[in-house]
Amino acid sequence: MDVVTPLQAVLVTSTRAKDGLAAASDLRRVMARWAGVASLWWRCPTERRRAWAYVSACIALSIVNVALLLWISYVQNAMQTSLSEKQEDGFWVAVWDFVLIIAVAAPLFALTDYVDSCLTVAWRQWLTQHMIRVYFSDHAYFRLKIDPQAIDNPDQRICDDVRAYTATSVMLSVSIMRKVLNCVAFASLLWRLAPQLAIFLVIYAVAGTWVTGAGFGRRLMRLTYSVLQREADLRFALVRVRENAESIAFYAGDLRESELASARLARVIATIFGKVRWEAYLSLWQNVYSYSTILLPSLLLSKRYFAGEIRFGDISQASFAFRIIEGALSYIITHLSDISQLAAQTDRLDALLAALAANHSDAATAGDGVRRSDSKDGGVLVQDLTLTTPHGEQTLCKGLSLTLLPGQSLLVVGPSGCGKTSIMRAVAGLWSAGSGTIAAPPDMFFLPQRPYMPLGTLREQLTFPDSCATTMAATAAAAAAMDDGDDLAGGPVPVPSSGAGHKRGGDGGGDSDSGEDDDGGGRRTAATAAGGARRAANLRGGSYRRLSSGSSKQAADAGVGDGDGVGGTSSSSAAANPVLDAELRGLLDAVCLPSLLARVGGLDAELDWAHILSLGEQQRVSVARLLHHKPAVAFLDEATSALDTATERQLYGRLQQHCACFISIAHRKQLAAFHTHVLEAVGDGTWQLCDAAEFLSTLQE
Ligand SMILES: Nc1ncnc2c1ncn2[C@@H]1O[C@H](COP(=O)(O)OP(=O)(O)OP(=O)(O)O)[C@@H](O)[C@H]1O
Repeated sequence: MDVVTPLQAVLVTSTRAKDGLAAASDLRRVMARWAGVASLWWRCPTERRRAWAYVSACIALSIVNVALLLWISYVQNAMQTSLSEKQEDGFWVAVWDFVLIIAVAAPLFALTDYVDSCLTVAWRQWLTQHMIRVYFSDHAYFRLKIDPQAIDNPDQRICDDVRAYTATSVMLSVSIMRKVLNCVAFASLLWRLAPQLAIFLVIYAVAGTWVTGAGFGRRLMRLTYSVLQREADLRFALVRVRENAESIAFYAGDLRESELASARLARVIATIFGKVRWEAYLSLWQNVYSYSTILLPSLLLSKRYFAGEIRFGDISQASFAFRIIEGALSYIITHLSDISQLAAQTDRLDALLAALAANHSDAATAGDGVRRSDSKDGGVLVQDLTLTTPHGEQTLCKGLSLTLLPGQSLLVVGPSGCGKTSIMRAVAGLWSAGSGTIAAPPDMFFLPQRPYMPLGTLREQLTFPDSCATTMAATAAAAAAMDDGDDLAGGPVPVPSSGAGHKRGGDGGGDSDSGEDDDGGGRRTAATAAGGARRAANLRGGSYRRLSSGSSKQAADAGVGDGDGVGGTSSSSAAANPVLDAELRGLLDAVCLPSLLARVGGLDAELDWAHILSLGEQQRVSVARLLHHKPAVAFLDEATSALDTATERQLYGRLQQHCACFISIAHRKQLAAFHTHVLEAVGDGTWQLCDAAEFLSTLQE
């Protein structure tokens, strides 16, 4: 539907590369962007203290390091002078001073490296977590995908670029800070010993930096940016092969895919060679620059030494100070590769953050297009909906109005590409280009065309997108209900039908209905209570679809999880929940997968589900998910298209029993028999709503 072809991806990449190059070449802008990305951590209210504590420790250790260097230069002076003037006592004093320096320096340098590493890791952790949070808020990952111009390879930016950005930033900024301190500490010493050396050094370093920046800076930044981007493109091509292995094998597309990967590799290597060539030129220039000054201190001070104005040790101390200051002033020249690497990473992260921020503001101003609100009665109300594709190329529906009350169900039919899924996207809030109003309950559940099988156990496939906290809440509610004497082991149980006309005709499709114990007095079973508890937990997070992004917080609130603040389900905690497991086993029976448990090795089995289950089995697992969540409104987008008619009928029978209100999209028009209404595309963005019985009778004519 919205897949970017490899060719498109290459074209998009190359166009974007030019934009990126132009931006990356502007050093001042890169500096501003670097500061913008870096300051996120330092401005974060909960992290500010930790960030500044690390920075303070780095500054304190740097000052001690510089003091140590200064001390070394004086001891060296004393030792050289004692040797040249044959003063044995002075020599031994200097030796003991050196021993003391080594004793202090060894732990100090180790501590300095340790603090630098801690700063890097802490910063990386926060920035990656921040990126993940923003990436998963307001379906940003989805919006970035449907807009191929938005950004390339966000995953590589979040993982690799953040890691490299924080590591290089700490390395460069700590080094630059130490170099500045070195300059301050040694400048007066050099000025006192050899003022002409100090003046020469400043002029030499400024000229050298200018030549390096103008000759190599921009070019290296561009090449580094291209290398990062092309490497990400290569990895993306290989990941796509892994994800679509079976389809490619069926098409026998091995050659085509390997050609594409090889072509991308060739682009990476060509760019790397270009970079290597320019790094070699840079290295040549750096060597000429550094070695030209190697004799300078001795040459300039020799006259004064032979005249007896200064001692031998003064020459070596001046040389030491000269080298330290020269190293500091020529830092940009000698570290241009690292700086260009950092500039490219900064550019990529800044672009991702900008795209995510744009997505956030789009989401916030979504009220400009189709307006969405919570429905009061738990049904779905669409008023005067005009919907277009995200960039307005097609109008998919014009002035559509319909009302679906709890207890009613709708089948959407029409030719391929007429906009059936798009209407569902609009109800879900994924698309909002157009006008009109949609009111729907927050408690909705969508089964898309292609079932998503997350990483994890079979239990997690069935409860997705439940977070750990939600599962625990459901367990607590179910356990409380069990204390009241309810028995859940019999399988799925119904949601209370909240509207007139809700059908309850069971079909005995493979599971026991013993769990259905609506006792006529409206008393709910334990599992229904569990579903209610899940919904309550979900509603706290906004909706089902918003639940996963809030999972870490909810897990923290519930006092579960691994304590690192990073979300994630816990199969072990879910495994210790016999109530839930009994419900899930019943659900597998209900969706005609009774043998799956034995086949895969139980609910704790963790397999590559998308590959070991057939599409029809995946669709049945998705329907089990829906029955587990018991939403107020369910949406099924060709969610049973891979099933045989008998199984499909059984599943729809289950849906009628357990789901108060559902909307299906299908090409099999006979499914109208399981719905109360039919919405049919009649062409040119016009839709016609009719009674399902009426629709079926026209079919039979
Ligand atoms: N991200 C997108 N950007 C632009 N156009 C899109 C995008 N996604 C889908 N479309 C277009 O919108 C139209 C409606 O798509 P939609 O997926 O709603 O069709 P559908 O009726 O569900 O089709 P099918 O029955 O084949 O699944 C199609 O012409 C499709 O090409």
